[in-house]
Amino acid sequence: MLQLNNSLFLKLLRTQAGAEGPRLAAACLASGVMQGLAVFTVLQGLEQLSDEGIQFHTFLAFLICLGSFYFLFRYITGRSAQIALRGIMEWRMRIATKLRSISLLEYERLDKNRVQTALLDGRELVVEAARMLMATAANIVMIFVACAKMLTVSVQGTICVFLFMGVGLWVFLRIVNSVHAHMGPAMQADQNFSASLRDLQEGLQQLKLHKPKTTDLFGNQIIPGLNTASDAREMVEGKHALGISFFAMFNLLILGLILFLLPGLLDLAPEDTSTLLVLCMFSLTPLISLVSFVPMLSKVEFNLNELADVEARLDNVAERFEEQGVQTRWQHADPVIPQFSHLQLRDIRFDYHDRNDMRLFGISVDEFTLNKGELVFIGGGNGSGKSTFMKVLAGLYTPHAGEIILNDTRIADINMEAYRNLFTVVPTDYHLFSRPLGLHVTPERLQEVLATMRIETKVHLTEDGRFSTLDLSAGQRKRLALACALLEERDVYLFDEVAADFDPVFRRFFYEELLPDITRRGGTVLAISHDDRFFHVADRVLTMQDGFFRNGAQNSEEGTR
Ligand SMILES: Nc1ncnc2c1ncn2[C@@H]1O[C@H](COP(=O)(O)OP(=O)(O)OP(=O)(O)O)[C@@H](O)[C@H]1O
Repeated sequence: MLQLNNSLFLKLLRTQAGAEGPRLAAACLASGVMQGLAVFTVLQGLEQLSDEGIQFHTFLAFLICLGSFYFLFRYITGRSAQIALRGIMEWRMRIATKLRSISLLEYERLDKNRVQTALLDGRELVVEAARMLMATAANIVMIFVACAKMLTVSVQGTICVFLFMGVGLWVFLRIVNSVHAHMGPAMQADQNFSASLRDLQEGLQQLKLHKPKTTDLFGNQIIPGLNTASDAREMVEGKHALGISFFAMFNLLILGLILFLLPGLLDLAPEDTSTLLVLCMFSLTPLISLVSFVPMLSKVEFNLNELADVEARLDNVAERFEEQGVQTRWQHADPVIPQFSHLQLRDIRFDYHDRNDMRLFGISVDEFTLNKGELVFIGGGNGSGKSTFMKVLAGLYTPHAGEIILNDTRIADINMEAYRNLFTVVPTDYHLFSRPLGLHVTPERLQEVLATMRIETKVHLTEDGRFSTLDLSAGQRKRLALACALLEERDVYLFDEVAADFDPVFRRFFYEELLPDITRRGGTVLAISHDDRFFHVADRVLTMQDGFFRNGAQNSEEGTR
């Protein structure tokens, strides 16, 4: 059921309009009154037409009403649209800030499609609904003005018209409520269908190579999804059409009743009957805008409820040090990054849980130390917990037990941000931004590092500070990621299977020259790697198995540098 007192849309407009709200409401009222007065002057003109002819003052009054109505109507519809647009954009900005502030683990758990849809869809609808709301409100005022005039013509006739209209509205609102009840499932079905389409786009390469995959995706996901979405939408549209056609028919019916029934029933004079008819005609047309506005409001409420749900979910999982940034709707000051000397992990436990809180996998590290200038490799089978360990080490996952100690100081939630900024992490799914984000780097310095990565002929910095291209091979992308990582000039480098995409020549260069060079210049490197033929360059090699370090985290298995 559509409930206006809990309407997020109205709340959004009220909050955003602030002090301008009462002015808008007054202008809306005045606009409706002017519209009504314009109708009166038309009526007056009609009367004068059959007597002595149209008077100039009637014409002037008509023009004044018309002009006032035009300016007021333009103001309320234009401003309300701007206010709604600003409101929805600020809300999205707030959600984007909150999205940035949640922990990585919570981010990985989020339904990304839902977040994306909530953030991107429906903006135009909200703006259009704001415009429609103002137009509808002004129209309703005009209807009241017209009704007041009707009362002066015939009280009984007006009561009859009210009764007719009341019955029509009651039936119409019942239909609208059933439209609202079906709107949620219909939009949900649309979202499911969109998710299937995303599978199609993102997996197109695999689908092109494997017909059964395509058949399966279309046969069991896309086509059933489309059918469900279409069926649900057809039901909504069917109800909507029922509402609109009923109302359109009822309009005519009311006019018919006034013309054919009221004169005999109430002994109305012909001129009173025609006045009632004209007023009714002017009043019923605006009611149609109400007919199309109410289903639109249902859609808007659904969209805004999605936004509110996403925001509430993010609110529950914001990291503590981000709170200040969220409150200012933007960014708190950069943290002061400590000098790295050494760090320790003690009695660390970290577990993944499913939605029912069942433990899926976990790592357990009794003691781990990393010293400035060290080159440490971590090996181990797939799924043994290496990447998870790296994320815990970098402070991206908060351990459920144990402590992280940096330079003999325990890291708590509150200094976690400064701690994280010690690290440059190149994960397996490194995202390349379109420009070297957050790096104050000259084109010459970038070119130098690109040359070290041997991609200087492939990519360069354009005049507007962007990378000339990101259409690179997998290995080239990783080299560019590495270049960005080096330019960050952080104290500790964490590499997760960075070399997996490198050719043999660059791989040798990476292990035997680049990594030792980083440590020679005072950097510290911890690299996850399966390339055991290069393990001799490391100071220590640790092996993970089932979430533990085999032989402990302090005992090197193969490193011999
Ligand atoms: N976000 C997650 N939620 C739940 N379980 C996860 C999550 N990420 C990883 N896991 C599980 O944790 C285990 C260890 O994963 P991890 O990525 O740390 O392994 P890895 O040693 O880096 O493996 P690989 O060598 O294949 O990259 C795996 O069994 C994986 O299924």
